[in-house]
Amino acid sequence: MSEETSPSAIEQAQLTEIRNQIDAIDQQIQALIGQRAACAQKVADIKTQGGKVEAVFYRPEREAQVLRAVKERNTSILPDKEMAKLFREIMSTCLALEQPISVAYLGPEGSYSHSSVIKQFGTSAHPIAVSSIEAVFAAVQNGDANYGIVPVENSTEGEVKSTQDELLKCDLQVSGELELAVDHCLLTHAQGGEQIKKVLAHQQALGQCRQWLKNNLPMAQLEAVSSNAAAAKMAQNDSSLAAIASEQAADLYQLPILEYHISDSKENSTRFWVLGREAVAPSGEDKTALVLSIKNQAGALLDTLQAFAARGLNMTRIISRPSKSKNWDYVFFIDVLGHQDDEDLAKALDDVRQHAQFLKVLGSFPISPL
Ligand SMILES: O=C(O)C(=O)C[C@]1(C(=O)O)C=C[C@@H](O)C=C1
Repeated sequence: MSEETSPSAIEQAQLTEIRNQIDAIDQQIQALIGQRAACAQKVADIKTQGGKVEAVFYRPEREAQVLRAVKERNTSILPDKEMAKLFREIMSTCLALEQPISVAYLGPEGSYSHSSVIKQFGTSAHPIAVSSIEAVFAAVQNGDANYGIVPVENSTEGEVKSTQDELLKCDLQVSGELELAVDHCLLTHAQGGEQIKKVLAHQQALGQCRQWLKNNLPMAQLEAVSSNAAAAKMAQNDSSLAAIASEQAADLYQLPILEYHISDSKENSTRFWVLGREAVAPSGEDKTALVLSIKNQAGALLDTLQAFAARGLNMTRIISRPSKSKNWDYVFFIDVLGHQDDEDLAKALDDVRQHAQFLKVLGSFPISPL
């Protein structure tokens, strides 16, 4: 044993005492986690009473309430977010006991979508990698996965167009939202930038690193591929290729990281939505996502927005996209704070229906405590 690591007799006695305390605490925690799991099992029994086939085990509103309470109660030296993460894991295990939950995401393994599945559902969920955003929607729609996770918007590059377009067509519910910090790295076997002929990444990631690429790899060709993790996979056996992806992808595909933090914005983050087949009950702090088209007449958009403004409802996002049914015809995607069952928002939505040509509520879901 080296000098630094060999404790004196006094230190050894102190360490033994504290470690005994830790052992006693661990015993209590373990017993309590066991009791909590037994409660979750009883909850599952209640949910399936009477042989219900379509029982809904995952309850995003309840999970949000549990995690908010954990953060509010926290007076320990652990940061609120870290404490919440521990409980996220405990609930993930309890939910798996009730029903193993599968979640489709844009793969392959190691993509940011994959990280978002783990952040939202914990490590006991079963991630199912699919090859496109459209395939995530299809997997939930046809029952191949219980839930799906799709990127909706990035803080630098704006909305993810394929997600918006699928939301317009689909028959699913948005049942959750989470934000993931996106810290891109340059993954390659090349020894230096001059050896890199081509940079591969998802279109969004190329956009998020546009300036860095221009300044640092001006001669490299840029190629958009289906995901950043797919890019990492492709760069595995060719040192003239580099991929823009996460540290996790570098680990997974055993690619060296030539540069860290290459996003143009250091605050770069992506918002993801959870897709499900069931509506989510109010959690107390919710958001509602809608898509609508307005009549082609003066003031129609203003009338629509007035329905929210008049009731003091906070709109957190509005974007327009081509309707795809007629040239120069648009739909508006709107996020507003509140749940569609809240009295104010329900009335506002009734008003909007009067002014809009078409209105689809994509879902109400808890504002993420994570
Ligand atoms: O309260 C429930 O409905 C449960 O199933 C229990 C529990 C939990 O562990 O707290 C587990 C899964 C649900 O998603 C929400 C909460």
